[in-house]
Formats: sequence, C-alpha cells, structure tokens
Amino acid sequence: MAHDPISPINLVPFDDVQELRKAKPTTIPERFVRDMTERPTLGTASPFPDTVPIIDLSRLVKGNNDEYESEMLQLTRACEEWGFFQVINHGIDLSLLESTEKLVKDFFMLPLEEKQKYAIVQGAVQGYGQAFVFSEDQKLDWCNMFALGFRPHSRRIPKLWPSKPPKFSETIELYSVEVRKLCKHLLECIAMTLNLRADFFEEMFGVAVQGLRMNYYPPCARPDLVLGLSPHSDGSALTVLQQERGSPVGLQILKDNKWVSIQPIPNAFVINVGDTLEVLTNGKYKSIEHRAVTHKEKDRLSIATFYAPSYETELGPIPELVDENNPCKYRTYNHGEYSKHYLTNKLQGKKTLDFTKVESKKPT
Ligand SMILES: COC(=O)C(/C=C/C1=C(C)CCCC1(C)C)=C/O[C@H]1C=C(C)C(=O)O1
Ligand SMILES: O=C(O)CCC(=O)C(=O)O
Ligand SMILES: [Fe+2]
Repeated sequence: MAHDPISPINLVPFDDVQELRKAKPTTIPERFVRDMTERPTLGTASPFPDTVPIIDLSRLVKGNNDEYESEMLQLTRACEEWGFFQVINHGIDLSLLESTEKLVKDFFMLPLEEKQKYAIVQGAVQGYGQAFVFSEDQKLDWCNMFALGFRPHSRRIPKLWPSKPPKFSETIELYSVEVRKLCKHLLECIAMTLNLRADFFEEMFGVAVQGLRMNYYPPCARPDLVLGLSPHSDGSALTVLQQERGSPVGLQILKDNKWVSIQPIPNAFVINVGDTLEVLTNGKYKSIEHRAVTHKEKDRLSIATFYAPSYETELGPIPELVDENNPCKYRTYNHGEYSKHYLTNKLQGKKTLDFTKVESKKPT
C-alpha cells in the first residue's frame, strides 16, 4: 500500500484541544498563545466595502449567453483580484452536504480514545491530529484535525477510515465523488478564463490527488490570543471548503495586507486558488494567505478538499502565460517533490512557495 511520498515525518505529539477545553483551564497554555504580531484583532475590523466574489455556477451551466459571459467575467475577476470566491447553486445535493457535516461533527464528538484509533501515522499525512507540527517550540493551532486521502485509490489508508459514526465512510466517499466533479468543472471554467482548452488541467493533472481535511475549532476563552489555523496558502491547485451551517465567522484572508473575514453563505462552498495554480498561471492567479480565528462561545467546523495534480506531474508556468511582460517566475519541478516539501514544513504564510521560485540573478 502506498503512503504519501513523505517518509518519515517526525511530528511532535500534540495537545488535543477538545480535551484541553473540557479541563476548563483558567489560562490558555503557552503553546497556544501567539506572539503579539500574530494575534488576531477581533471585532475591530471595519466593515469591508468589497466582499469576496460570488459565482452562481448554474449560470455557467444553463444560463443564457449574457448570464454566462457575466459569470465568466466575475470568475476571472475572482481569480485575478481575490484568489478566493464563494460558489452558489453548485448542483451538489444539499442533503449530502448536511449529512457529511453532521457525521464529521459526530466524529469529532467521539471520545478521544476512539479518535486516537485513527491517529496520524508516521510516514503518512493522514489521520487524526495536528499535521505541520515539527518542533516543541512551535505554536499550536486551536483546532483538532482529521485528514484522509481519497484519490488516487492507492493513497488510501483503510485503517484510518473510521467505523464510527456509522455511515461516516460511505457518506464522505459520496461527498468526495461529488466534490471531485465540482473541482473538475471549476478547473474547466478557470482554463477558459485563461484562453486555454477546457480540458487543459484535466489532461495535465492525470489522476488528480484529492485529500480531505476536517477541521474542528472548539470555542476558546481567549480568542484574542490564539489562532484556529496558522496563516498559510494551500499547496493544492484548488481547494473547496465547506463551512458548517450556522458557523460563526472564522475564515480570514489576507487582502491588501489586511485580514478580511469571509462571511459564511449557507450551502455555498468557499473556493480558493492554491499554490499549484499560481505556478501554472505564472502568478496571474495567486494563492492567497488565509487563517482561521476562533470564537469565545461557539465552535466551528470546516471541511477542506484539496485537489492537486498527480505526484508524477512535472509542473511549471504554462508557456502561453509567459511573455516579456510577464517573464517566467517559477521553475519546473515535480509535483510529488513539492508536496513533500509542503507537508514537511510548518504552515508559514506563502513561504513554501519559495520552493518553486526561479532564483533571482545575483548582481555580478
Ligand atoms: C493547507 O493544507 C494543504 O494545503 C494540504 C495539502 C496537501 C496536499 C498537497 C500540498 C499536494 C497534493 C496532495 C495533498 C492534497 C496531500 C493539506 O494536506 C493535509 C494533510 C494533512 C495531514 C493535513 O492536515 O492537511
Ligand atoms: O477552517 C477554515 O475556514 C480554513 C481551513 C483551511 O484553510 C484549510 O484547511 O486549509
Ligand atoms: Fe487552507
């Protein structure tokens, strides 16, 4: 059975945030308290005049010409100016979204001993626990996570697929099939915004890698001191994020050097451009740094699907998107190598993308 191509990863044992919360500590343990510069400012952000674009996918599927054209323009703007957008009318059965959400929440509510049966295994990037923790002095996220690989099938680790709650595995399987179709469709539309053939990415990616990460953020008595998830850009080509119905605001993106909250829209998916798409488009569409903050009284659940080329794919800027006005900014590399680099470094803004950059010429 093939594990992800990362072996071994020396992850450091982590503190389970739900258990910590149950113990009701009067102070937040030091490992979670962020340095002043990293702490979130909560509730003080002035209402942002602009908001992340919303794409109505039904208009791209069955809209008239005008609707189609205006939605494609909106998608181009979303990718160029935001790197983030929300998709409504995506066609995925709402009952599937609800049941997935409920089962994932039920999983996190299981006793710790049960969840630990699926603890991250060394050498893999899947399981229950915090990935991306490599040293004792690294600050921890106020979050419990559970990650699973879906595609290709050879990446699955069956012993990490929980037997409880009942129907968990079959439901997330159905979910992954539907979200995969959505990723393919979105990438077709994105290819067209770049004047590429609709099947350009599909053909390049081979059997695309698809991973799922479920994030559970318990309430935190001092949300001003901690982060739910450290600032990062995603290593994928595209990420599809589902936020639990009724979730408090938690996701923030770095826009023009300010952290902007994304207001959850019921039944919508939040989509973001990942590092791989940034490289392929030679920086025309950029991955955006984002993070999650916590709430004093409310918990929050999110489900992220990472969609990326097969590990064998050789990647670099698409020649059609490189010219004298936009010279080549990234080198050509193997995507398996990038994944390894990404998954063996802590989340630190867009730092992992340095791996792909063309070395700047030193003055002679
Ligand atoms: C923010 O997290 C990610 O971007 C991420 C992406 C993982 C991947 C790549 C960088 C390249 C292609 C494969 C894959 C989708 C695995 C997170 O991965 C998971 C894995 C664990 C564990 C986790 O916490 O997130
Ligand atoms: O929970 C969120 O809103 C963000 C999740 C995320 O960015 C991730 O899993 O990569
Ligand atoms: Fe992310």
